[in-house]
Amino acid sequence: MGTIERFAGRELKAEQLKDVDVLLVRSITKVNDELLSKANKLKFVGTATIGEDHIDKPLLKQRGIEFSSAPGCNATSVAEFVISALLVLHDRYNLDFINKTIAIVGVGNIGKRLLQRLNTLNVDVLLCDPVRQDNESDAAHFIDLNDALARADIISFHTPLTRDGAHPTFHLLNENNLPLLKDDVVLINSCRGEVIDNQALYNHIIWREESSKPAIKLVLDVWEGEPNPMPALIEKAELATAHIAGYSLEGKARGTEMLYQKVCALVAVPSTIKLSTLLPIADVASTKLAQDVTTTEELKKLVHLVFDVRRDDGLFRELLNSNGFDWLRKNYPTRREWSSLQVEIEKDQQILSIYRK
Ligand SMILES: NC(=O)c1ccc[n+]([C@@H]2O[C@H](COP(=O)([O-])OP(=O)(O)OC[C@H]3O[C@@H](n4cnc5c(N)ncnc54)[C@H](O)[C@@H]3O)[C@@H](O)[C@H]2O)c1
Ligand SMILES: O=C(O)[C@H](O)[C@H](O)COP(=O)(O)O
Repeated sequence: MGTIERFAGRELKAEQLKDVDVLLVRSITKVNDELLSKANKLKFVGTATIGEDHIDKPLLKQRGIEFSSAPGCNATSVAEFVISALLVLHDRYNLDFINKTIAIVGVGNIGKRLLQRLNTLNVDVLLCDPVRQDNESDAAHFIDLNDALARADIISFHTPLTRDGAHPTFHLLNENNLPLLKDDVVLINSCRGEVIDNQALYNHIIWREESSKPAIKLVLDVWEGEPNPMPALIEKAELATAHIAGYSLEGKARGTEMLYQKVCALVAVPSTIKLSTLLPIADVASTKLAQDVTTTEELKKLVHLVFDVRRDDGLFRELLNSNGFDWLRKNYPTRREWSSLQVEIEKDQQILSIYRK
């Protein structure tokens, strides 16, 4: 299809895009006026990610450059990250998320996939998505953010990072609404760091400590100021990871495949490589259970057989002082999705559906 040149994502310079036809990036490359100032031939920009906040889309449109992201590519990976984290809290505090009320803020690709899994487990769920709520044809029942913050035992953020429009998400959780959170709340952010005002969150945590209030159980995968997150906030997190919620092998491969298809169409070359032929068999590819999974404890064993987020939390804390954020992401150990594990159950087959989706 052409010549491929590779560049470090955070260091790409305008002059390196001279005479380039296609630019493929991930979330750490800011595609803006400055970067494209010498891109004289650019026809297509693709990002193998769900998030698009690093791309100046109006600029691409104005310059007639085609654009594609990879919607939904790693949505399953993020939903499974959240459930793995909740099961760690079950281990540490006997906190059974199945009996709690969970608010999903942002009910798009990821939020829906999380909802689907929680519905299967009969968990009470509150949905907050003012963008969808504005669309009168949307049948889902939504509540507003303040209501969700006040009512939920567990809150998980899955919005894009936006700074304008009717419902911007920059600092959606901030010093004004943090006090609405329940005393023993679990707070999860795996969308974009800037969706939560990190300094305000830290101040709120300290205020809780000083007022002898229960600590927030914090699960943070994304941070303001990446790749240099606030060390003091990391210390306060139950689980801290380096923006890897979407880093399943399947999620990364799907994103790449989506861009491959787009580039093939752009240069009119048939796309012959199929994702299914590239994914290796998982290290643990099958297991047989004597009986159906009926308790959270049993669910935990099965889910953590595929992915236990403690592995990544441990690596993150160990490597952070030596500029480990980007290193860890670049050298991320293989992680598979639940669908890589075939589960056989002797009796009732019904529960299987949650492991195969
Ligand atoms: N940590 C990771 O590794 C990782 C991986 C994938 C995606 N992400 C992030 O997660 C985000 C969500 O991904 P997605 O695929 O579900 O996106 P999506 O666009 O499918 O869904 C986002 C949803 O958020 C809603 N939303 C927008 N503004 C809102 C607001 N103010 N309040 C509540 N809801 C609002 C939208 O209406 C939409 O339904 C991405 O934009 C990306 O930034 C992070
Ligand atoms: O938006 C996304 O898809 C995710 O945040 C993605 O996993 C980010 O990974 P990166 O592009 O930084 O490698």
